[in-house]
Amino acid sequence: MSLQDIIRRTFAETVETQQSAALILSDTIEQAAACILETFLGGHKLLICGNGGSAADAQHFASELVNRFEHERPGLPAVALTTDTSTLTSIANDYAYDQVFARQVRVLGQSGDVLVAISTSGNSANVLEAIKAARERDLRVVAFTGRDGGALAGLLSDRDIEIRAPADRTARIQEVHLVVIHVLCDLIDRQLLGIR
Ligand SMILES: O=C(CO)[C@@H](O)[C@H](O)[C@H](O)[C@H](O)COP(=O)(O)O
Ligand SMILES: [Zn+2]
Repeated sequence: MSLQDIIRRTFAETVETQQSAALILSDTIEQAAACILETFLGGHKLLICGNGGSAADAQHFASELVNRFEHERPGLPAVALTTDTSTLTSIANDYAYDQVFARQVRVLGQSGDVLVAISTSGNSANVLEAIKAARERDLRVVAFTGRDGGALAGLLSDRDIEIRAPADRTARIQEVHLVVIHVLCDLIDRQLLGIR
């Protein structure tokens, strides 16, 4: 296969994945937007975690909420648990890497908050531990996953929401996650500001 073929095939695969995500995930995305909106209107916050590209997604999502998305509005409380290198390295060094998010969830999380857990495999130990900590602290979970949902899917309760990208390749899953993040920001803004 030529390099040009690979480029075209990647775009084609992305379009196909996004189209099937639109069909499969639209109801779940609407539920997730309602859950997050209710969280903010109740005076609660989002804690967001993930590794690698999903850490970048966590920060991207938090910045669009704390700062703004496409419209002027008051900032919305969201914290990416991926950014404080002193906290992350000390927890990993003194305890274990799988505790880097869980410890922050136990300290920062309060009943009524939501943990947004992002993992393409659904098998990252530190994300799974964060979900267990969220359960202890009475936080709901909005999970972004892919493939078969991994071990993460088995940890969720009826109160939680799983947005599972219909793809197997990590890159395609991450691309769906990013579109979902932007759609959630748009839905939240529209409902908060009364835009149709
Ligand atoms: O962005 C990518 C691959 O596209 C990588 O950085 C990827 O996020 C990392 O390998 C993560 O550690 C994968 O974790 P997860 O999505 O399986 O939880
Ligand atoms: Zn990536």
